[in-house]
Amino acid sequence: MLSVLGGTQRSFQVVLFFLVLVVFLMVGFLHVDFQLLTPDKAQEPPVTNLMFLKTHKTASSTMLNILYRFSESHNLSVALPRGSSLHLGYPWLFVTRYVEGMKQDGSQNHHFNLMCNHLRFNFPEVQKVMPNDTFYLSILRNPVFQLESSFIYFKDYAPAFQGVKSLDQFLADPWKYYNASVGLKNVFAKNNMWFDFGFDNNARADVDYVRTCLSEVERQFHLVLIADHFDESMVLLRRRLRWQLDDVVSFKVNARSPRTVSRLTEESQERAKRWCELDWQLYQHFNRTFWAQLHAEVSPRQLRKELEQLRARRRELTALCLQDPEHKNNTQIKDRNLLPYQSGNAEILGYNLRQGLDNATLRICQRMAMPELQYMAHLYSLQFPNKPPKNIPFLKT
Ligand SMILES: Nc1ncnc2c1ncn2[C@@H]1O[C@H](COP(=O)(O)OS(=O)(=O)O)[C@@H](OP(=O)(O)O)[C@H]1O
Repeated sequence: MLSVLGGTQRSFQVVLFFLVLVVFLMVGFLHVDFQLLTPDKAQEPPVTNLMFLKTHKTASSTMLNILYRFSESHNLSVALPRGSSLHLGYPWLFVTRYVEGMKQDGSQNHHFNLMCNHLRFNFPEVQKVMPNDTFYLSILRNPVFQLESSFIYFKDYAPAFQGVKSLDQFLADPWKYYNASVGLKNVFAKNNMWFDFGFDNNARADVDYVRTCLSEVERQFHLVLIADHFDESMVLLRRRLRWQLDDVVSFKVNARSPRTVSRLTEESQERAKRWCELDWQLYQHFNRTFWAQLHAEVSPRQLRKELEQLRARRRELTALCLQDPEHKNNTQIKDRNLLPYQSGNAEILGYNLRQGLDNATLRICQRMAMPELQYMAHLYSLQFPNKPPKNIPFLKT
């Protein structure tokens, strides 16, 4: 009798062992996402306290549009530029008095959930404005393309770019045109992303210095996205913030017409990496950590699925909202509220909405296509109805 019972027990153990083995093999084979098997994380509320360091020429206006829409749909309060200002003190290091609603002594009249306009990062001052549990986020772009975009956009503004015909020409002999001591207008011409993070864009790229700065960014920021992989960035962001799909679906804003994009020679691309060595190191480091985090968070199969969902929803909203999926230039855009600001030699594009949209759809579509300055002015008037509205000079004429 005992030996029969022992045999049954052994058989049961063997069956159990094989069952467990089959489950593990299936999980591995089908790339089942472990995150989906752990419901706790998904059940936590979405992140609503968020600081986005808006770096330049890095798809940051598209990110801003996402954040502004989230703030409206969740009734959140944004730390906006004070008075008539259009940014938070850039290129000066951020201090709290640049924010509307902060008192001179650094205390607040308001509670803020989001901060996302251009500023030069200064962690202790930002912390005075934002709650303790704030999620710190930023975005980087391959410095070669970031510099090319910056060159065209800030062509008339940065002294280093004014007297030169092309970026190829500039990169062939940058010190001929670039003078670090002419003031902060030249920050767009060298290591601009490094500068935005609060560091010295003219510093030498010594190993120890770079390592110290990168560790500082690692400590201060929960996530750094990569503009060159924008959709993958949205997949990771949505998961980290526990947001809905529609919260991270966007139309590309602040893009240039293809005729104002110039293709750099191979040689110039290499020169750009050397000229912006600090940005190059910053980008390489966070590009690596971005992919490591994404792969740790989501299986390849699940990533493909979520990318397809994101793109399908964008196609749906494009068909619903836009007269034509193609971007439009300034002369083609009919609604002045959707006209993007133009700068330098860049032709910045925007959208026309479809006619006859019902009110609720129109509201959604307008916000998705609204350029940064108009959206900021809109939020400012909502948050500070008793203050004079923001004046956007180029919309006056
Ligand atoms: N979704 C998405 N994916 C990839 N790239 C995108 C996206 N949205 C905007 N962009 C590109 O970002 C450039 C504009 O960057 P910013 O909005 O940060 O510029 S600004 O500093 O606020 O003026 C600008 O780059 P260039 O066209 O090369 O100038 C945009 O085309």
